[in-house]
This record gives sequence, structure tokens and C-alpha cells, in this order.
Amino acid sequence: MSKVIISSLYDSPEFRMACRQFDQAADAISLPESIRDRTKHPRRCIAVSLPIRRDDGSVTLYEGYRVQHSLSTGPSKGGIRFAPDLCLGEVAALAMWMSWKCALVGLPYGGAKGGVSVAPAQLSRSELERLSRRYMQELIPFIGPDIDVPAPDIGTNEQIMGWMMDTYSNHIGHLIPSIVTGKPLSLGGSQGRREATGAGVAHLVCRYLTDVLKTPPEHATIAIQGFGNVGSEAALALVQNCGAKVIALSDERGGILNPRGIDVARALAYHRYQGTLAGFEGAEPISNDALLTLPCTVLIPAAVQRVITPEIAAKLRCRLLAEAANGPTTYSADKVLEQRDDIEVIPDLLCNAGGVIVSYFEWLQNRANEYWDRDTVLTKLFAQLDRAKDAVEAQKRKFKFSRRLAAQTLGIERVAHAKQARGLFP
Ligand SMILES: NC(=O)c1ccc[n+]([C@@H]2O[C@H](COP(=O)([O-])OP(=O)(O)OC[C@H]3O[C@@H](n4cnc5c(N)ncnc54)[C@H](O)[C@@H]3O)[C@@H](O)[C@H]2O)c1
Repeated sequence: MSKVIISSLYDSPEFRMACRQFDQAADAISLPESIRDRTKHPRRCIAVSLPIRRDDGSVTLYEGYRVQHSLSTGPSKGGIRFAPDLCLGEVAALAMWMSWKCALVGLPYGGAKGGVSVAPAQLSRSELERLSRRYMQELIPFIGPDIDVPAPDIGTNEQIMGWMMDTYSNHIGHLIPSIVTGKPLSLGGSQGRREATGAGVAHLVCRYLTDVLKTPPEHATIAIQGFGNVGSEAALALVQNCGAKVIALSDERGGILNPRGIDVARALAYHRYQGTLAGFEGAEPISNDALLTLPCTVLIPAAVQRVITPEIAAKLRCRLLAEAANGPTTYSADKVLEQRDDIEVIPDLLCNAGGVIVSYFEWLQNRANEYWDRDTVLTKLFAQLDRAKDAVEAQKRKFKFSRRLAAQTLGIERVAHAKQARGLFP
């Protein structure tokens, strides 16, 4: 019997949610008590203070975090989030989900996540560069291409990964591209990485529409919350590759709706120029909450976690919920969804795994110093997603689990087996 000392270190709604999911999955597969606590709890966390000189000469102190949840199956892997109100517990939950996701899709990685509590839009470019470099500088003793490999997430992008890689490489004394993924192409980034998460979401949506809902993608209407890297690339791929109709889009300032279909390429150009979708011609305004409960074939939350509450879950009018964001559905909302046989769910662990899969490809290319073309990357990506989808469907059928529980149990079981095989040291 193992004994865990419960601390309040990570306490947050996200961490409690991840722990409840873990407990449910561990019970469902009768995971031995002796392995549960060390599979569940993060291996280590780092919290750093980041004093940054502002352009006006003043100094602001930011807090940064990195949580390495599991290192049993390889280096840990996960994004860096720049967001106001980010806390250690949110990062720990996201790191836990990364462990299960990497295991589910068969990557030789553990899970990690990091970030800084900051509103990046309120910093100038040079302030953002100083913050990104200082954050990486503080992490240098704890990360490395064989230890922990960051990537972009909410509020970070290719340029920030480039600054971080440069900071690490300057410290080592020569170029180390494999220290981060999601870099600019000119610095060893991979073809297809920028669109990987969104294109993977679109690929799975088309597969589920065809295989499960028996609906041709060209007949599907799509609503997407979040128009950043993931939401915008998913929208483009759904229109361009699948012929679907995107009827609603949103960002944190609000959304736009056009039941006849939104010109996504134009919306993207407008968003790049204006920094928001608000005011886009050819569509009417819609609130984020109204978007979630819009009648549509596919709803794609692609912004932040915990937006689908039990109240919203009861009011959803989509037929397929494709979770591009991490943790968009609360634990209690999931119980509501389990009672609704009119909605199929592609759970986050599977749905948004395209990003980490192509990050793995980028890391492999950097280490081999050999670069693949876009078609090769996307073909390998879709094949790996299809294998993971088939495994989830088989687990779902075999144990009569929900699709979410099938994905979670597969991921958690693989991490636990690796820990058991390695044994307990000392
Ligand atoms: N970037 C990746 O490769 C990747 C991979 C897997 C999962 N994800 C997940 O996808 C989600 C989006 O990540 P991203 O990289 O696209 O981030 P991003 O910063 O590029 O975009 C986030 C988008 O969400 C919007 N948003 C933020 N808060 C919102 C709110 N409260 N309501 C509505 N919209 C809001 C923003 O305006 C923006 O349009 C996150 O949950 C992230 O963890 C990202």
C-alpha cells in the first residue's frame, strides 16, 4: 500500500479536475494501488521569478513555472503558456494531461507544461523578448533535449521559441535546435508544425463525421471558439481539405456568425490586421457563450479550459464535440455528456495530439540534421492519429467505456506500466 502526502502545492480547479479524471480511469482499469500515486503526481516543479526591465526603465516582476509530470518514458514534452492568472496548479494539470497524451499516441516522451503569468498583448516586442529569454535562462539547469523540450501554447509562438532556443544555444556555445519545438523554419522548425494541431483536429473531425455520424463533411456546419494557432488552422483545414462550412468563429473579445458560411481566409487576414474578429464584415456578432450552444454539426472549443460547464453541456446543440483545447469540458459537464447519446465526443487527448506528434517529428529532424517535406510530415501525422483513433475505438468497444475514458485509460496504463517496468529507485 503506498501512502501519499497530500499538499496544497498544486491546488486549483484544473488540478482537481485532472486528479478526478485520473482516479476514475485508475479505478476503471483496476490500476494497482502501489503504482497509482507516483503515476498521478508530478515528478517535479520549478517556480521562477522573472524581473523584466520595461521600455520606460521601470522593472516588473513576473512569475514563471515549469512542471515535469513524468520522465519515465523519455524527456518530458509540453507547451509554454503566457496568460494572465496562470498558476502552478493549472500548469501541473496541463503537464499531467501531456503525459497521458504522449503515451496514448505512442511518443517516447513524458508530459510537461510551463508558462508565465502575464498578458503578452500588454508587452512591447522587446519586453516580450526579454521575458522569453529570462524565462529560458532560469530553466536552463532543469531542461535539455534529453530532459525536457518546450513548445508553444496559448500566448506564445514561433518567434518566442526562436528567442528561447537562441538563449539556450548561447549558454551551451553552439546551436541546439532540439531544445524547443515549434520554431521558425529558418531555425530548424518543421514543415507542417504551425498547422499540425489544427490540421490534426480537422483530420479527426472528418474521420468521425464519415465513420461514426455517417455525415459527409461537405454537409457539416462548424462552430469554433478560439481563433489562435489551433482554431484558425482547424478552420482553414476544415474548409480547404474537407469542404465543410464554418458558420461561427470567436476570440476572447467575442465572435462572429454567418449561417451561410464565413470566408475563413478573409477572416484570418482581418484578424491578423485588427487583432480581433470583432467588426468583420459579412457576419453578425455572437457572444462566446451563444457560440457554444449554437445548432451546428461540429463544435470545436479551441481556446481555454473549463468552458463547457454542466449548464452548457445540457444546452449543447452540436452532434460532434471536437476538443481542440486542453481540458475544455469540466468533470461534471462530462457526466452530463455521458448521458447524452445525441453527442459524440473526440476527447482532447486524441483530438489535439497533432501538435505534439509533429513536435516529435521536429525533434527527430533536428537530431538527425535532416529535413522532411510538408507532405511527408502530414502523411506521417495523419497515420499516427489514425492509429491512436483505432486504439481508442477498440478500447471503447472492449470495455464499454466513453471515448474519453478509453483515451485516458490507454494513456495512463502505458505510463504506469513503464514506471512498473523501471521499478522504484532506490
Ligand atoms: N498550439 C498548439 O500546438 C496546441 C497543441 C495542443 C493543444 N493546444 C491547446 O489549444 C488551445 C488553444 O491554443 P493556441 O495555441 O491556439 O493558443 P493561441 O494563443 O494561439 O490562441 C488562443 C485563442 O483563444 C482565444 N481566447 C482566449 N481566451 C478566451 C476565452 N476566455 N474565450 C474565448 N476565446 C478565448 C484567444 O483570443 C485566441 O484566439 C489551448 O487549450 C492549448 O492548450 C495547443
